[in-house]
Amino acid sequence: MSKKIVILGGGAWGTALGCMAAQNGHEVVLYARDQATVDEINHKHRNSRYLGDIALHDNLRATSDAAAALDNADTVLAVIPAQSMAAALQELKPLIPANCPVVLCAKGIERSTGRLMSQIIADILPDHPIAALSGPSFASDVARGFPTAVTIACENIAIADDLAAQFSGSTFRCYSSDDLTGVEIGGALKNVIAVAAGATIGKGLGASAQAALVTRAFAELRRIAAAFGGRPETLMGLSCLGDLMLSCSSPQSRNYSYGLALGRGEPLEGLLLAEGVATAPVIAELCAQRQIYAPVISTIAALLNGSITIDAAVTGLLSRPLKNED
Ligand SMILES: NC(=O)C1=CN([C@@H]2O[C@H](COP(=O)(O)OP(=O)(O)OC[C@H]3O[C@@H](n4cnc5c(N)ncnc54)[C@H](OP(=O)(O)O)[C@@H]3O)[C@@H](O)[C@H]2O)C=CC1
Ligand SMILES: O=C(CO)COP(=O)(O)O
Repeated sequence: MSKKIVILGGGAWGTALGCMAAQNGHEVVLYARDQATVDEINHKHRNSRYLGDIALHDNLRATSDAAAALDNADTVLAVIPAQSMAAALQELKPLIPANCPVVLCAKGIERSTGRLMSQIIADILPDHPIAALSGPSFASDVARGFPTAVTIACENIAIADDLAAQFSGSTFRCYSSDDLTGVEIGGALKNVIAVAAGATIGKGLGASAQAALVTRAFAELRRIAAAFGGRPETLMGLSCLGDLMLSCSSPQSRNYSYGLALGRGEPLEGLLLAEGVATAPVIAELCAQRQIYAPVISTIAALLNGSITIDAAVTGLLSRPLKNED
C-alpha cells in the first residue's frame, strides 16, 4: 500500500533512499535545509552536490519547508549525520505526527554523550516506534538502482516486517530483525574498522594484514554488541559482516578512503566526513568504562589521536596474546 514517506536530510543517502521509496510507488517528500538542493531535485532531478550527475526518480519531491514535508507523514526516515541527529530532531520534533515510526538511517554514536541513535530518539521522541535501516549500501549504488540488501530492525518485529515490506522492491531488499541494538552497533562500529582497514592498505602493510585486522575486529564487535544488549549472531548478517565486507575494501567508503589517505601520509583536510574518526574514541571510552576487552577499537582510537603509528598499531594487534575467540 502506498504511504507518505518523509526523508529528513538532503545528502547522498537521504536522496538515494528517496529514489528507492519513490521507485516503490510511495509518495516521497525529502526535507533539505538547502534551497539550491531542493530546487535542483524538483526541477532537474539531480542532487549534484552529493550525487553528481545521477538521474533521480521523477516522483521524488523536495522541500525546505519542514512543516509541509512532515504533514500527514506515515513513516519518517532520519538521514542526518549522527553528530547532528539530536539537534535536528529536537528542532523537528513538534512537526512529526504522533505514533509515526522513525527509521534511523545514520550509522554512528553521538560523540558528546556516547548515545546510540535509538537512545537519542527515545529521549527526544519517546512515544514513537524506533527502527534502524542498516547494511552494505553505497548511496550512489542505491540511487542508480543497483541491487542492494539491508536490514530494518525494530524491537517490535511486526513494525520491522511492515517497514521491510514498505521499502523492499525489485532492486532493494530489506530483511527484518527485532535486534535494534545489534543492528545499530554493527553499523556504527564498522565505520571505525573501515578507517583501520584503509590505513593498513594505505601504509602498504598488505591484504593479509587487512584481513587479519578485520576478522579480529569482527570478533570484538560481536562481544561489544553482546555487552550492550544486542545478539552476537545479528552481527553475522548484513548490518555488520555485510557492511564490513563493503566498507573495509572499497574506496567508495569515506571511512576506508580516510584510512587510505592516513596510511599514505596524504593531507586529510577536505576529505568527506568519516564517521569512524569521530566514533572511535567514544567507543573505546565506553568499552573501558564497561570493562569490555576491545583491543582493536582501543588501538584504532590511539592511532587516530596520533599516540601510536600505523605500523605499531597493526603489528601490535597481530602480536597480542590471544584471548577467547580472537
Ligand atoms: N552515503 C552513503 O553511502 C551512506 C550513508 N549512510 C549514513 O547516512 C548518514 C548520512 O550520510 P550522507 O547522506 O552520506 O551524508 P551527506 O554528508 O551526504 O549529507 C548529510 C545531509 O544532512 C543534512 N544535515 C546535516 N545536519 C542537518 C540538520 N541539523 N538539519 C537538517 N539537515 C541536516 C546536510 O544538509 P546540508 O546539505 O544543508 O549541509 C546534508 O544534506 C551517515 O550517518 C552515514 O553513515 C548510510 C549508508 C550509506
Ligand atoms: O555505510 C556505508 C555503506 O554501507 C557508507 O560508508 P561510508 O560512510 O564509509 O562512506
